[in-house]
Amino acid sequence: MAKEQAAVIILFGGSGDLARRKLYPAMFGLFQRGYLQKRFAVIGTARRPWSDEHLREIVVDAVKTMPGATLEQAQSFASHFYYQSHDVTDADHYITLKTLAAKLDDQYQVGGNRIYYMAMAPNFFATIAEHLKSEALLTDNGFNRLVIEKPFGHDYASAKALNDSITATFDESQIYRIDHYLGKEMAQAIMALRFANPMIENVWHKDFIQNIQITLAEAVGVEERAGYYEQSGAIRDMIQNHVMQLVADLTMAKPDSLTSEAVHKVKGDVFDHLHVYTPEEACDNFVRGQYTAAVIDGDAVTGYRDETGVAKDSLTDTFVAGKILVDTPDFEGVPIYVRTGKRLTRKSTQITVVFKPAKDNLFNTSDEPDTLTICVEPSEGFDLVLNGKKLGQSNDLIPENLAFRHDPKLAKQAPEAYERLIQDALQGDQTNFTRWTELAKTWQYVDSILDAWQNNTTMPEYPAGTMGPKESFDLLARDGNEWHWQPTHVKMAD
Ligand SMILES: NC(=O)C1=CN([C@@H]2O[C@H](COP(=O)(O)OP(=O)(O)OC[C@H]3O[C@@H](n4cnc5c(N)ncnc54)[C@H](OP(=O)(O)O)[C@@H]3O)[C@@H](O)[C@H]2O)C=CC1
Ligand SMILES: O=C1O[C@H](COP(=O)(O)O)[C@@H](O)[C@H](O)[C@H]1O
Repeated sequence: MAKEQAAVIILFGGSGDLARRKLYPAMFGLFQRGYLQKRFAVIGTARRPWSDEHLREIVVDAVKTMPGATLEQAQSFASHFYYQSHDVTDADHYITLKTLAAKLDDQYQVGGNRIYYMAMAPNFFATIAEHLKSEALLTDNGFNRLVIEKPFGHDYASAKALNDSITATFDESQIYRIDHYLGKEMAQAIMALRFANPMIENVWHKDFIQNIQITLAEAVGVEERAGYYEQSGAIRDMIQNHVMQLVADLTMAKPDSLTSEAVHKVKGDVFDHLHVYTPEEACDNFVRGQYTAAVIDGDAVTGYRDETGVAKDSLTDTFVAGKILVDTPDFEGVPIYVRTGKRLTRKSTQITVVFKPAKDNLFNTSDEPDTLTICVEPSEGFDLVLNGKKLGQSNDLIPENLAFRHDPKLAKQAPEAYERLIQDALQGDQTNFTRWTELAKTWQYVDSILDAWQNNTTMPEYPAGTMGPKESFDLLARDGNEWHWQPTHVKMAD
């Protein structure tokens, strides 16, 4: 039986989209698995004047169709939920919240353990942290942990200001900054693949790796989020956080152990060694793009500048591709090509490590590089493509794929990213959360690219449904490389 965790969880933004779509199902998963049983309560807060009963109905609706759920189980879970209507900018409401949290602490015997979960627009994060301090909500007999959603800042200066304000209330050991990619199964599997297999560990090095490629492709467009996305673009939305964290997972040295401290130590070393480009180099090594209208499978798809809420002359990047260099002794000179975008061919997150070719090729045909592709989603597993010998009487080479995929049925039953991360926060494990020092470095890196782009107003375009603009393919071609993308290499739009 799973170890039961005890806490009062105060959820700021309890009526919001994230809470309904991700957080309530994630907490329900923990309930089904026994991590949450009897000794927990959730206070959802927001302005709308809901009752406890109404929030419970919302929670039941959010979880009742989850695998293995029964209505009775969903209702039993929802009975732990309480609602408090308040405006987070109003100090009085923290006093009511404090009284309710203390009462539930007693009622559910949680021993003073508190999680404060900020699932609201980021402009409220600092205000909430300040009020938690000024109205003395933190307990002194249990743990107090702050879980904070993205985006953590808009650039280095705003991220630092936010960090300064939350660290006036919480110290780093109490702060759990969410990057949901770190909760994904195959992102978490990178360490096992790298450090539990000497066969792989021994070649994970600049002497053997030709390049690394990370693709986070989305088929969806900007949807209803233009207000946020216009201020963000793909580089802030996906590169500064998710992509950079994957870069660190792929290039960090072997940690001394699997503790959070040991893992963040080696990750920190990667961020300290990011190769920062001059403005001219930044423009050469980072390209952007914007999707234009297209017909996909017979359906007309709107171009970015015609999406609701987007400026007709918008220079927001809906696609970014870049070459990242990490100047550590093990990876110096190895190009790490990254790309992400909206309205690409299909939803797929993949990482491909391209190995250097054999030194002396004894065979008739040219050998393809060995590649290891980590399929993060939608399918989860990896492909190791090696040179084999063509069947029959010849010495011709042929690429052969050793493919592994998790059984989709079992993968579906495994905890989803948010469930893993909330469980980690309850257990006090910060391994899969981002540290301020990591964010500081990645923001400074991204700021340097954004600054360089400011003087260059050309915006390459790509038709919706393709894999980005020509410039992305040119970036690799210049180095004699090409994008690998399973199951087939996808070519650029004509
Ligand atoms: N939705 C998603 O899939 C994802 C969201 N995130 C992040 O999660 C956070 C929340 O996003 P999301 O749920 O989509 O946002 P929503 O706009 O859906 O929810 C915002 C919540 O904040 C409440 N709220 C707004 N203003 C106030 C106020 N002044 N006082 C008290 N409550 C207030 C709203 O309720 P009310 O109007 O009743 O006050 C609502 O509960 C953001 O930081 C976002 O970037 C991150 C990844 C994915
Ligand atoms: O953080 C974000 O991630 C999603 C993509 O997440 P995924 O788990 O579906 O790969 C992206 O759509 C969104 O714009 C961004 O804010």
